[in-house]
Amino acid sequence: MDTRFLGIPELTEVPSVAVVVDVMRAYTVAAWAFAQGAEKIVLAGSLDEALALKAAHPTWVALKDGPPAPGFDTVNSPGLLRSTDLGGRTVVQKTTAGTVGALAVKDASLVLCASFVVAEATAEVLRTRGGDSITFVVTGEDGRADEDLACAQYIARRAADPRTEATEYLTRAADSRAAHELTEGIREGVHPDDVSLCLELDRFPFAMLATSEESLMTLRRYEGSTP
Ligand SMILES: O=C(O)[C@H](CS(=O)(=O)O)OP(=O)(O)O
Ligand SMILES: [Mg+2]
Repeated sequence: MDTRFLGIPELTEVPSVAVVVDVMRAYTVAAWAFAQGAEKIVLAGSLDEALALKAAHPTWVALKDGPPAPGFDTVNSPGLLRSTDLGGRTVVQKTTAGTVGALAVKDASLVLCASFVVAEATAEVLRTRGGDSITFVVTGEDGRADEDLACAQYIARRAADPRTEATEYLTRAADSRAAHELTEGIREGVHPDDVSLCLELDRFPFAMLATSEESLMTLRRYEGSTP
C-alpha cells in the first residue's frame, strides 16, 4: 500500500483516499459534537462564511477555534462541548488547521476526518475501502504537528495490522507542542480537560466521512461499511 503523510501546503494533487487528521482539536471536537447528537457538521472555509451560514440558518450552531467571538455560539473545545446538547442540530465549524485540511482535499473520492477518539473506526473503513493509496493530511504546523503525525501513523499501521499498540503514539501526542500550549493556557477557548479528551483512544465507535452536499463540505458520522 502507498501511504503518504502530507502537510496542507504539500497537497499539490487530488488524492484518491484522504484521511484528514486533527487531534487537537478539530476532529476530537467534531466527534464529540456527533456524540452530543449533532446531525451533521458543515466545514466552513472562513470565519465570514461560517457567519453567513449561521445568518442564513439561525438554528445552526456556529463554532470557531480560539476565543469566543460575536456571532459564534461556541468554541473548538471538547471539554466545553461535552456538556452541550446538540440533538438534531447542524454545526458549522471553522478552525485554523482541521477544517482547512478537509477543504483542501474536498475533491478526493473518499475523505475521512480523524483523531484518536475515532482511530479504530477510521482504520476499519480503510481496511475495507482504502484501496492501494492513502494520503494522510497532517493538518497542524504545516505537517509537522506531532500529535497529528503520530495519530496518522497509528491509524495507518492499525489499518495494516489490527494488533498495533497505541501507547507510543499517544505518548508522542501528549508531549506535542499543541498539548503543551493547551495545558499552559497559550491557546484560547480551552477547557482544562481538553488535552486528556483528545488522547482518549477509541472513545467513539464511528468514523467521520466528509462529502460535498449542495456545494458545502459536510461531515457525518459513519458506522456502515459502504460510504
Ligand atoms: O482549536 C485548536 O486547537 C486549533 C487552533 S489554536 O491552535 O488553538 O489557535 O485549531 P485546529 O484546527 O483544531 O487545530
Ligand atoms: Mg490541531
